[in-house]
Amino acid sequence: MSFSRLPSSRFRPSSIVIVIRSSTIPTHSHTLPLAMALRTSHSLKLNNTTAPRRNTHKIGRTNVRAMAASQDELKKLVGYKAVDDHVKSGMTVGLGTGSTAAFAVERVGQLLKDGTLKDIMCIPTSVRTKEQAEELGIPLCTLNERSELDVAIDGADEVDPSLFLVKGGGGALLREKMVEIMAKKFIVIVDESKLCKALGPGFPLPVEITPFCHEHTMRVVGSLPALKGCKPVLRMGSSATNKPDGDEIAISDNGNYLVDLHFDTPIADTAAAAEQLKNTVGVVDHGLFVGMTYQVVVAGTDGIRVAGTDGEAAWW
Ligand SMILES: O=C(CO)[C@H](O)[C@H](O)COP(=O)(O)O
Repeated sequence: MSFSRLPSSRFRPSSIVIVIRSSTIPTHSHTLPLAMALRTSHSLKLNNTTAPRRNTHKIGRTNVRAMAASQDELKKLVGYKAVDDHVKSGMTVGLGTGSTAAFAVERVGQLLKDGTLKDIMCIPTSVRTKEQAEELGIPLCTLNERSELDVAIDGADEVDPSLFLVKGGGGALLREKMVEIMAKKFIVIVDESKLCKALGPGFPLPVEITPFCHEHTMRVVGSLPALKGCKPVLRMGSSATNKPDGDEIAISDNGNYLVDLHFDTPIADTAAAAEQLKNTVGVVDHGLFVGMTYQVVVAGTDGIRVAGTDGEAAWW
């Protein structure tokens, strides 16, 4: 096993049809077969592509016909499951940013619309998420109105066995951290490709810095002892991706620059790296989320597993 992110090639793009015919689905099992991800009794048909691998599961009185899922379908399953399991009426809820978190936001919108959820207030972690939530009619406020959240749900770019995270691939790390650190429960939703032995080489670590003398700050960051060997790259084009897609410097929702730190070797001491970054003048915040995770909900082709509080120890 290398230290980099586990290969996403284990996800064979295909299709999934889940048919659940029972109300006897347990909601607190740590390992759920793929098709048990949604606790409601209904049929879910997701996007069809090619060459499905079909498995049939019998779960109590529940008959389930499932085929291997694409990565997007796995993201949807964990997004929906996290909301179904953790969001209750009356709660204040942090809404994450990214392609996985978007499914959780979608689910909150659905459950509000059908009356399952009532009297909730949500705090978005980016302009993108705010716009999605507004379109779905989700009531929103900011940390200015409410500093305490019952739960926050968000994706991640990498998760190590200590449930430390790299976040900010989508450029929203500052607002994400500000919101999620105030939640009683921070639920991380990922597909299995995000699991890694150690943070660093599998996904560049995003850092938000002030535009003022940014080249200087990049040099200082690149020479921090706990980040030895990293190569800082200024994000260009859209702030929402670390793939350069424009000639202008990317600007975060907060008017700052983003630098992606590329590593060839694992970060040896994540807590020290986080502390040194945080103590660097000119750094606004960074994408290491250390000691914040309550649970990680992981979707793989074999099913959904939960690590952390009330779940399993990390298995990867
Ligand atoms: O930190 C983030 C955005 O700033 C996202 O949570 C992270 O990039 C994961 O995104 P996705 O679910 O699209 O893979």
